Amino acid sequence: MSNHPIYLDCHATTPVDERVLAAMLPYFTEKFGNPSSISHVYGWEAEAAVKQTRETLAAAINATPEEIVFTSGATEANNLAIKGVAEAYFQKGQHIITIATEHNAVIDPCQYLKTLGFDITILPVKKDGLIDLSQLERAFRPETILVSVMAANNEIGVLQPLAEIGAICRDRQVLFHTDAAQAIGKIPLDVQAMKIDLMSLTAHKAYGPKGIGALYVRRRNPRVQIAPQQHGGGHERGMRSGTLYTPQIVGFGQAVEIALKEQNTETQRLTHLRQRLWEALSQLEKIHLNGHPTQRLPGNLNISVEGVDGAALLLGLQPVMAVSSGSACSSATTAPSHVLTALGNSQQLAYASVRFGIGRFNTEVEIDVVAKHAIATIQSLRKQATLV
Ligand SMILES: Cc1ncc(COP(=O)(O)O)c(C=O)c1O
Ligand code: FES
Repeated sequence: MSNHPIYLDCHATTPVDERVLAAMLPYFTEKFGNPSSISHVYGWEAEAAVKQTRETLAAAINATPEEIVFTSGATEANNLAIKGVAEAYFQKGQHIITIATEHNAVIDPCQYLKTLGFDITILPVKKDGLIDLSQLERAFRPETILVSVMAANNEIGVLQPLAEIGAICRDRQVLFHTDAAQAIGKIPLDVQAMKIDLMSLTAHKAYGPKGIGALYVRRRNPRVQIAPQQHGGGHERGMRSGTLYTPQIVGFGQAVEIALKEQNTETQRLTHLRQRLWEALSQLEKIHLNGHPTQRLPGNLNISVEGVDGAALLLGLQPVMAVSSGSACSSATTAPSHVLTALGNSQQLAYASVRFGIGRFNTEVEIDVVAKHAIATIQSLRKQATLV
């Protein structure tokens, strides 16, 4: 790893914590049973491990274990929540509200529903990336069945006011779904206090393995109905068929347990590193911070740089740091980030942006190396631009 650039792309994914890996390993080999097998100890062992993670996740968000449905990640959880609610409630209404800065795993299922005749309202956000609550209030219609607003943005880290949104939705008896892929383990989440009815989770942004996630589905006050999107053996109380992936589930539970235990200290440490990086970079002129300055994930810094070409900037940074511009899925596309343009950035500023995702294993020394190299790269690109 030593010749690899410094990893600062923790919104794309994170390494599996060694403690998580250690917990997972026995479930590949000696404890390999199918958690659905009820007639022998192999099955019981696996089932006990799955139960343990269900309890950990439920406790983490103040839910009950029966309200946790395991999925392959947050993409599947979002699809199950949005399409599942649309199908179950379409006779009640066919209108869904979401916001412009959502991940494609929310926007695309909504766009798909549009082709089936659903009406989708995509609310703009304010310049700081936050939802405008009065605009949300005005968007409701008698036929609105679902509001989907993410907990933490994957590009600019902005934290939406979940409790306020939840209260507005509950007043109108409209279901509230939140994509908490980037939030679990990093900020406090409470489905009761925040009046959340459905919540998508994933393990791999919080030092757990890839390919495992969950959907919280409220069972009481109100009891939420979702139509399954994958049919088969009737696992997960019929909501998501398919043999449970025990090792990944064990890793998910362990990752969330560690994250919760270390949340306070990690928040302080990452906020400090983020501030250190921003203080260094903002000594340069014409550098803009994207997203709300404080209402954001502790490890997130997203900047736009005037007077440089976006591709040249990333190329210049690459040897020293692994960062990205926009989300990992769209890093292969040439379009500017829909999140950054939703904040009112020009195309140039949306292109010439860098997302720093600082995580558990980054050090102050690394941040200083990164700041120094980023400053030198920007200065050199600006100098070249004035020469041509
Ligand atoms: C906000 C958000 N939602 C959903 C996803 C997709 O999660 P998964 O990779 O678990 O499918 C991501 C990951 O990139 C994300 O950042
Ligand atoms: S799934 Fe989020 S960036 Fe790819």
